[in-house]
Amino acid sequence: MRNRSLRLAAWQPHARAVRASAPMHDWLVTPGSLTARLVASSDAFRVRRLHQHSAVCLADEAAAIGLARPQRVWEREVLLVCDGTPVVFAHTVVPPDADASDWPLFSALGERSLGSTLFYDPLVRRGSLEFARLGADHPLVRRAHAAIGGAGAQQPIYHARRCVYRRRQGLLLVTEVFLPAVLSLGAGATTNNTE
Ligand SMILES: C=C(O[C@@H]1C=C(C(=O)O)C=C[C@H]1O)C(=O)O
Repeated sequence: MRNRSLRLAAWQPHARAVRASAPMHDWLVTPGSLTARLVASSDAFRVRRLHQHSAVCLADEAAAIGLARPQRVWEREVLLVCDGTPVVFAHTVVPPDADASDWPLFSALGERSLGSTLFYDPLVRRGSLEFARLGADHPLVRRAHAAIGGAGAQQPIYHARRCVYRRRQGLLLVTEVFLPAVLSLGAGATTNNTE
């Protein structure tokens, strides 16, 4: 029987379709690097790398990276931590046949932000953002909660966004699950979104 937790999330092209609060909407539509905004919104920012390894991608992401079905990809998962509190769980997948020259810095990122390599590379093309409301049973929400050690009450819905990046022939999909603590970040986290 198909695993109910792999139910496809309804990824939408418009943030307003996921009915987020105004402050969460503002985070969802952050233009440019999320890392840069988090750095500007806190006194101490760090990337806590959870792992970077070969893993089978999720059912709702295979097609986004050109795969006919879920299969082994290069997977990186991190927590973005502001002032000691995790505020985003980020999940990145790269197709298995990616040439090392497509993402030359990906394998050696460690706890440097992926954004620092994507947004300053003239060869990188960023696709459109997609947005979703993820239930507590979505695999990424379960992993996020496991990563934060169950800290904080489990929410019924988590807002997430994802984006495909292209460099030469390579594809890379970044998914960001916003944790409730992101809403407690300072007022510095303002953007001039028009969405
Ligand atoms: C894509 C960005 O990089 C951030 C850092 C990531 C990482 O280090 O794995 C993953 C997703 C992003 O939240 C960004 O800053 O916008």
